[in-house]
Amino acid sequence: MKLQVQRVCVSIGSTPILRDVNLDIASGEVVGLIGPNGSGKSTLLRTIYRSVRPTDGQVLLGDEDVWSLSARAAARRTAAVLQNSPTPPGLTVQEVAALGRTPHKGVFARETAEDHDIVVDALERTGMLGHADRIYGSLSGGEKQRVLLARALAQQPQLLVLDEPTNHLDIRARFELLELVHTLGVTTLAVLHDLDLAVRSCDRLVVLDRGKVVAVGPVLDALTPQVLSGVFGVTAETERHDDGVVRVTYGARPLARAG
Ligand SMILES: Nc1ncnc2c1ncn2[C@@H]1O[C@H](COP(=O)(O)OP(=O)(O)OP(=O)(O)O)[C@@H](O)[C@H]1O
Repeated sequence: MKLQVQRVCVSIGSTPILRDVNLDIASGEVVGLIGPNGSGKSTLLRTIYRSVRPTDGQVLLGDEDVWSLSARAAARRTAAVLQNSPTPPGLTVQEVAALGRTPHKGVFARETAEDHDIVVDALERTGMLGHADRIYGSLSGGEKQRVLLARALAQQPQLLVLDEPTNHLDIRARFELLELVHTLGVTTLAVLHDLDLAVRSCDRLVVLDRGKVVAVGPVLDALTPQVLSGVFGVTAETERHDDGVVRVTYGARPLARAG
């Protein structure tokens, strides 16, 4: 399902955090959201998964304004995988993944055979089925991250919102996770700090700087040397190599900070 962010502004007190953000994501597209610390990436995601209401503008999923939906209707459509997502203590991996079914059936409804199959499939796809009976709290950071993705898959969302989903993952697991996301065919917006991963794994990139979109497009168009120096303060180039993979090559040291 397509996502349209239209002229979204967020201010906290008198401080503008997002300024007139516009963004279109086509159905099934995987778009990376990148930008320096504090540029507003998480805040933009929050306006999409209904945690921070825009001061102005709107967020449309399909033709519906997500802020006009009930919280439950919105949860049936959008799944978010966040840093430090709170989970009830003492649950097993399978029970955490099964929480993804809640928006479809209510908190006290029994799990159907179909729900069970969906949860098992989600755990299998994320490589966590073998840990189904483990206590979630006992897992490593990377394993927890996979279970949170399994919970999101079990939600069968139309939009997937990921905030630094690869933070705890080793290098191979990072690529595998983004590959998995691609196979889902679900419209996805992912905050990524790892630019190498972003250029290899995303259909398009959106670059935020101080609350504004400063570049958007296919990775080589969005992440130019000018953007890399102006926004991230590094000398770097992006190039598609003979093997078809886009890589970022960094200069020896960061540029001096402006101001
Ligand atoms: N509740 C809040 N109160 C005050 N300021 C806030 C609040 N939430 C966010 N901010 C500020 O808004 C700006 C954008 O924050 P946000 O978390 O969206 O940035 P980010 O790009 O996700 O950063 P990072 O890469 O460091 O995670 C930051 O300066 C942050 O301090």
